[in-house]
Amino acid sequence: MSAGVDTRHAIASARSIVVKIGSSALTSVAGGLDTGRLDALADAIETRMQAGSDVVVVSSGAVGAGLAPLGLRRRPQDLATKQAAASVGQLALAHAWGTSFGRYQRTVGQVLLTAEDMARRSNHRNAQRTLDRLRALGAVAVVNENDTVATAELRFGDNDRLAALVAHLVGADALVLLSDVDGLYSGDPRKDPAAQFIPQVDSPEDLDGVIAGSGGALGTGGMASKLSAARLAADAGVPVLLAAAADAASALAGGAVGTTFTARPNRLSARRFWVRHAADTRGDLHLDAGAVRAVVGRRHSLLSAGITAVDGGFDAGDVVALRDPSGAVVGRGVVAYDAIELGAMLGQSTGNLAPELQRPVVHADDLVSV
Ligand SMILES: Nc1ncnc2c1ncn2[C@@H]1O[C@H](COP(=O)(O)OP(=O)(O)O)[C@@H](O)[C@H]1O
Ligand SMILES: N[C@@H](CCC(=O)OP(=O)(O)O)C(=O)O
Repeated sequence: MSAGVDTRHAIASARSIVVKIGSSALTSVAGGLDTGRLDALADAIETRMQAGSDVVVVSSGAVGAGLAPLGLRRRPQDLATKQAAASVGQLALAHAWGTSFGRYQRTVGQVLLTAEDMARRSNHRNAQRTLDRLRALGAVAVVNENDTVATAELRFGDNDRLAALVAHLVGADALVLLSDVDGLYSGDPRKDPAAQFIPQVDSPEDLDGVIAGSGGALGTGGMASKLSAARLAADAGVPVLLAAAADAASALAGGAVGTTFTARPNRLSARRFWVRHAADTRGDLHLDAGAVRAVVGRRHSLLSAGITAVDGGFDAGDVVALRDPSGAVVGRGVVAYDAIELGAMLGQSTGNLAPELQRPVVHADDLVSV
């Protein structure tokens, strides 16, 4: 069986699925929230739930749903107006999902998360417990970014990444990204009618030459954010299907629609996944060329001898970015010392340090290259 067929089968038989629906599939600038489309999506999701799968919905569309009630004619650019639109629109969005699933006597729970929640292990665990309990009680969780409190620096920026993190959080077996495009093309099909459809992506090489363009009038991340979310999910061992929201019924029933992304078989451990994708970095360690070769090339632990400078006020246990001599980020890792302690150890070989300072600065198990 080819990897693509395997992936399709894995998605069709997944016990637990995260279904993410983009703004472009739920809202329009002129018409706001399209409840007809929302009903069709709820029908497809309910059918899959009736067949025994647990589904978590990640729904965009708050900003789009809030434009018309506030008299706004286009998606705002500034954060405060976007947040105001999201606060109005989220109410309408959650209500619409509640009404739509209510046709099946299915209860809906709203879960609003920020990137910071994903980065803090305690918040992360609470979100996990809430989602798990909603599932156990037979309710469907409808997740969105908590737009009114997310700051510019902490924003997920788009819900594709949020959906991939939620898929990891709930231990999902599949992630389905539904948009206004029916899959991945070699270029943006809205701009290039000759763009070729790509039915399956098994490895990063399959993306060579693909131009991942920006989104539509209401979407945020465009195709680039979907590809990076697919990579994130693949790291967590979760296969991904990217399809059109209009094909939701077929996508959730294992039909031959959309583009599949094969998950890597040797998934990252939960800790390394968190280090690479979820945690915020609190500082930077600048490495010399030898240290870059050791940690990125040979997967060794990072020792103080290879660090030339530190930036930031991090504490021991925080995640920091590792930079090569040109300043490019080459990895991330959990640092074993705080910034002041480490500042005094720079460039020193381990044998010259006091015994309590001889453990690696970043242990190989806590280090990921990027
Ligand atoms: N290589 C590509 N393949 C498919 N679609 C692409 C590509 N590059 C850009 N796009 C555009 O990305 C859009 C989907 O992204 P976006 O508007 O952010 O959707 P959503 O709101 O569902 O997250 C599509 O409408 C499509 O025009
Ligand atoms: N959280 C916001 C923005 C999310 C967003 O636009 O993402 P997407 O349409 O998935 O690219 C909203 O609900 O409008």
